Amino acid sequence: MIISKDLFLLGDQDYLRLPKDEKRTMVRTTPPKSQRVESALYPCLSVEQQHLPHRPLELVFTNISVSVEKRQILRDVSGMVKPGELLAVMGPSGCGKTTLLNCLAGRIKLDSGCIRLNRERLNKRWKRRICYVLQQDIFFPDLTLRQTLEYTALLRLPDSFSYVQKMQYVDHIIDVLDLRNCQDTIIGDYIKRGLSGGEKKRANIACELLTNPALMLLDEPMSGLDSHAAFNLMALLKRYAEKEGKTIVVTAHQPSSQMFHMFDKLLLLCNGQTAYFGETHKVVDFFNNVGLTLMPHYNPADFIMEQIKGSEEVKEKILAASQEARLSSDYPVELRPNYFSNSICDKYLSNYHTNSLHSIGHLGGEFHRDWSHHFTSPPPPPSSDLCVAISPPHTNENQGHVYTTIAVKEEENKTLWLDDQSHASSSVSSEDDYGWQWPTCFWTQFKVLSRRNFQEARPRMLSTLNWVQTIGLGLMAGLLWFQLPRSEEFLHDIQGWMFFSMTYWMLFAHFGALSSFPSEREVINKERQSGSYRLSAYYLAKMVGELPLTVTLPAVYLLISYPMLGCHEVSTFLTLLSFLLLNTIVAQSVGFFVGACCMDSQVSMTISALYTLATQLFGGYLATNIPPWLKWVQYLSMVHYAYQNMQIVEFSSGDQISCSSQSKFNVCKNSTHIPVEDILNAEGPSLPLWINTIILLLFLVVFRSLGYLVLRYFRTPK
Ligand SMILES: Nc1ncnc2c1ncn2[C@@H]1O[C@H](COP(=O)(O)OP(=O)(O)OP(=O)(O)O)[C@@H](O)[C@H]1O
Repeated sequence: MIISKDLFLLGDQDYLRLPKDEKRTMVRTTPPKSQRVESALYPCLSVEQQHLPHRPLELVFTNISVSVEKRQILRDVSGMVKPGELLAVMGPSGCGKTTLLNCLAGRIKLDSGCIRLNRERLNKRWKRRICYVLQQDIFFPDLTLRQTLEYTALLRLPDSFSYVQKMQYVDHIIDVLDLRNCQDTIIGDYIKRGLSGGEKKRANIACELLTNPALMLLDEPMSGLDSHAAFNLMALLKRYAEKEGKTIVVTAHQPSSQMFHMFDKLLLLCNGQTAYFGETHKVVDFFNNVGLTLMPHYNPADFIMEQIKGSEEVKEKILAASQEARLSSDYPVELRPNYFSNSICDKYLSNYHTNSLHSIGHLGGEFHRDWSHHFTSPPPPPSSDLCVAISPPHTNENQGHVYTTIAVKEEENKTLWLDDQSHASSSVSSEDDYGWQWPTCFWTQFKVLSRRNFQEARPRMLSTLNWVQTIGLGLMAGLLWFQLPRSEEFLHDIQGWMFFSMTYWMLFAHFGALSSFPSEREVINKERQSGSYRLSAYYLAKMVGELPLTVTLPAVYLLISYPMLGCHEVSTFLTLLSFLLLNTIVAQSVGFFVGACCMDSQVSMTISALYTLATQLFGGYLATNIPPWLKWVQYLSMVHYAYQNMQIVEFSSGDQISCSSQSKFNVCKNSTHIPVEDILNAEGPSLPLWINTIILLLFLVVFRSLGYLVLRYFRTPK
């Protein structure tokens, strides 16, 4: 069967499963070869729609050393991987594989060394474009796999794609990673069962593949997979790298022999040092030269791992041989000292950028047109190999000749990865070729994140247990304070109901926000690191998305308990409800702020317990004779303001509170009823309703803003 080469990621079976019309569309829209590189992952869309602005990337890291807490984890590690290649980082547990990947993703500060992508030093902009599949699978546990992928697509695919197209991407990736059977299963966690370990791993990769990244770093992608699934996954990554010109780095523990031969390059680590770097197929010869011979029919991966875990003497021999290999002619020129500061190379490149348009124009417009169809920056300069190989006197004539040679080569091969040097000396290239900083606009991010927040938080905030708790408590409070007469004897009970209602919902919201934040922070950090959205969009969406959920249960509680208490007017009920809800939202903001500040949950719990208990003590109900030197604390108590407002509302409407025969209120000497001011003053100085309301709103704004600032400036994901 002949299938369009564009469909390389769809195996024959996948292709056959597609509807007839779609197959035809794919054949019809088969783009020219030079354009296929970006489009093959997304066969359902036209070339223009398929284009994601990702360039092939060459990754070069040299002499990386890293220490953590004064312990050296990596020492002088170098390596490189070109577009279309798969680099495997192997080594025993604890040798520094994950640390190296963290370095390559720009998440760890280096003691020394350099990481370059297309010759440009790794910077913040690049960091956002690297796709890093972590060893841990970090997701919202209550979302299904499909929901997770859909939200990822909606957030990370550009606005130029329609909703339908984004969903087509999701469908396709689900098929490619064979996740259709479990697409409606929740991700789950250690409490709720959901996806299996292998499915989670594939889900993790699927989220990253959606964005069609140029560079993928995968930490232990095969862990938790059976050998068949691991092989399939590796085969997929290999095809992805080869056909799409992607650059892939994976860490692996014990690959099968078949998988091992899929790796183009191998970096073997031993105690944080390079034990081998080079072509995978040459590693056996390398070990042979050290005097360690592979037995016939033995898995080379097992063999080298056994050697590397062997005696100290063997390790020393391997490390010494690896050092020696750096001097051999086989060793990549890019990894040699001073390669990137090579004056010949830099001069060549800067001249290239000055003259590129002219030169390409001179060569004919076909290639340039093809290339600029994909990228807005100038067409690619020569590969790094060529750059070093060329050492002619640098006259303009010679350069003109060089460009001709390269461009002709380019025309023949039509591979896009040769743009590697376009970032090196051009001040415009990397800014211009990705016109956007965020994949989607603020409004899209806000809409999608609000919906996701709502969907993610609903099972947690409106769980069956929470409903039972709310209804049970509403009934209990209603029965306890059932139809209280409005007289001085029962004044304390009415106030008790108000105070209890306020403090209960304050605690509920505060600790709810506090407990949910640590797990959410992980996901947010992961997404922020990949540059999925603005923090401001997330923050605003969190407030808006969770608002209906935050107010539902307190409203239900009041709806049950207040009529039982003796509701007199609907307007009073609604005003009481608004203050109860305002207090609840303020408490949630404080909880969120404390959660954002404290990384340690024990610390955040202690701070929260202190704050909420102090808030209750100084709220005005439990203690009325506060020592003058401590009075200022009550102004920090949000319950104090909300409780006062509830009293103002409740005692200003309906029947006034009647005096008892032995009243403690002076006003009762001349009157039969107690005005609301006297009730409030009996508990200490009070403020008018509008001032209390403004102060509560200020609490809300201040704590929400502080929470944002903490996340923005102090809890920036590294
Ligand atoms: N933040 C840290 N603080 C202290 N030690 C650390 C830290 N990060 C890593 N290490 C140590 O550095 C060494 C390398 O860790 P790393 O996670 O990179 O190993 P690895 O090769 O990926 O291991 P594995 O294959 O088991 O995942 C380990 O000994 C680990 O204990």
